[in-house]
Amino acid sequence: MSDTPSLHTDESRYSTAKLLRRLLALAWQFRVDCLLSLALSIILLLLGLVGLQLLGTAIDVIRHALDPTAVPPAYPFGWKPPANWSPLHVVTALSLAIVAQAVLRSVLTYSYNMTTVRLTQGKIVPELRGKLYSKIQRLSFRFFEVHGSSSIFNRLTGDVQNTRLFVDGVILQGLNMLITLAAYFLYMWKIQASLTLACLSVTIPLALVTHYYSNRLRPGYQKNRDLYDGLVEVFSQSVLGIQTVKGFAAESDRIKKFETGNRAVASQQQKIFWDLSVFTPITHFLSQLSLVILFAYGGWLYVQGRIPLGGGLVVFAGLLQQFTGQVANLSTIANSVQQSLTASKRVFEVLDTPIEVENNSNPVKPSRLKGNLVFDGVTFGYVPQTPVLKNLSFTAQSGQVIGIFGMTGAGKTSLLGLIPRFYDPQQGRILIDGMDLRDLDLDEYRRQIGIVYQESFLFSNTVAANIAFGSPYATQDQIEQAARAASAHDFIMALPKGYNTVLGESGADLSGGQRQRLALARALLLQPPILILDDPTASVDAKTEHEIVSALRHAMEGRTAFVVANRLSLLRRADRILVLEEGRLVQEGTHDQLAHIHGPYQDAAVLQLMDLAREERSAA
Ligand SMILES: Nc1ncnc2c1ncn2[C@@H]1O[C@H](COP(=O)(O)OP(=O)(O)OP(=O)(O)O)[C@@H](O)[C@H]1O
Repeated sequence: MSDTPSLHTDESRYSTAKLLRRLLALAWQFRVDCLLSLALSIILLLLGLVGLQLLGTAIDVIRHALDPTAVPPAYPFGWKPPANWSPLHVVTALSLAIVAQAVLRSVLTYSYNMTTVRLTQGKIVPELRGKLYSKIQRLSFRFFEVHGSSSIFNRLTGDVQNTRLFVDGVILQGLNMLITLAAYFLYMWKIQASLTLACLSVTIPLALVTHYYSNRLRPGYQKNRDLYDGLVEVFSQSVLGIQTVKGFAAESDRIKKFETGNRAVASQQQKIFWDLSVFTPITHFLSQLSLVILFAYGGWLYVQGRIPLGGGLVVFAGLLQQFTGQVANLSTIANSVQQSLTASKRVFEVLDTPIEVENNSNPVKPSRLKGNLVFDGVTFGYVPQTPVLKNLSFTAQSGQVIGIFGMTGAGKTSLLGLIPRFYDPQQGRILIDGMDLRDLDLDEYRRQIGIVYQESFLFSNTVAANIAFGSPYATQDQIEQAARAASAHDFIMALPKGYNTVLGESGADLSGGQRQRLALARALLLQPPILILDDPTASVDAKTEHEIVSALRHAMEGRTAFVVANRLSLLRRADRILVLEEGRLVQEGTHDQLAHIHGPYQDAAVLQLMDLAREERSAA
């Protein structure tokens, strides 16, 4: 699936031993709830044993009543029925005790289930999901460039659920299983040692089979998750890019791609099911084998008079069935181990990803900035060995408008990305009002920068909420003022519910120019001393461009503004234009200066003026 970026992780960090240690630490965090859940399961186990014992005794009482020469019943827990009770009285009392035990078990089973669900869904999952989400929010851009959105989404949902499976599906169930097996074993041993050994001889092959399949299943689960990420990626890309898909009549291609992914997931899932469907019957067969041994050898012991019927054979049969059931449960636990190891690796990978751009240990909280910005010998590359900005030095004075011009791929957007410190340069430094960006409190600093991208993202919320995205406490008046400054007020008032109109996903029901003006209003509401505009008129027509440019002229006043543009309409208003070529600063000056010097800017200016003249001629 080419849509899924591969994961680059240090595998040694995620060895089984290390993952297990971290999962145990996670469980330890919730030890009180785990202990409560475990205590309840032990009480349930004991109650089950009591019920079984009472049943065996009741059978022996009946057997003795029918045949007084048979072995008299052994009453449990030191209890003895009063001498004047008939066998019917005793059996009735025992039956009532069995019913009471069953009722108590039901109540406790309910509270066991509630405790476990509260622990897993009420505590572990929200805690992990919250941690993961806040980490994802703080991660640098590079993380999102490497990991696809679907992979991130799946980690936050399915993988978190499967990670918590380690606590309830592995630790709690595993401990419960061990305690149960130990208790049943001792009980069976007490009834008849040789019968116990004979019946349990099948548990060794059972354990071996479980171990074998457990190792086989894990890579399958990992592959399944990766394939599933790819499938979701194809789906989400098709939905997000539906316009392009339809525009290029690429529906059938996308359907084919989805079908390929769908088949890959299905066949991988089938492989897992195939393994499971072989594994489960084998374990059941071995469990049944022990029952055969019980009835052959145990029946012989009974006939020999070496074991009673109720308290012996019947209780033993009950214990054995539960015992083998628990051993067969090993497969479910082994399955959960593999699932939770695979999932937790994907969750921990996110939690462990270093935040590349973050505050230093003692960041300076800047007061309102003046906006004097200096690039001092800045070299930067997304991959450090391939710089896209090379030894860049320039100064922007407070209140100046700096235009940035260059061919596509010259590094304009990359330069803009360094100003809000989305990335740090590999060499050189960037200073704002004399302070290195790396010394500033990132949030406080970024709040003083308004940004309008080429394509601005709008949320499915009201127009007012979109404008107030970075300023949640803004009043309606302030929102309207910002909208007016961005020439957006009039078209907003023409919307069905004005500022309360709810926008479609990504503002799909607005034109490109309207979206840009909302984005500008959002940036202006911050009243930022620094404004960054990344080619805001790139995708609008000439009329809208004119509207945006006049809105911007007003918006840039009194702020240090950085404007990437290829159209002269915006650039000619700049106090200074930086011309980039392959990441280098090759020219610098005003529009008038650059238009008269031979170079890339003049070439572009001539071409645009020729286009303009041609348009005017054809209009006339
Ligand atoms: N996230 C990224 N990861 C890796 N390389 C990138 C990334 N973004 C941009 N580049 C590369 O960096 C170089 C500069 O890109 P940049 O987007 O800064 O150029 P630009 O001048 O803004 O181009 P345009 O006018 O087309 O937007 C290009 O070679 C581009 O392929």
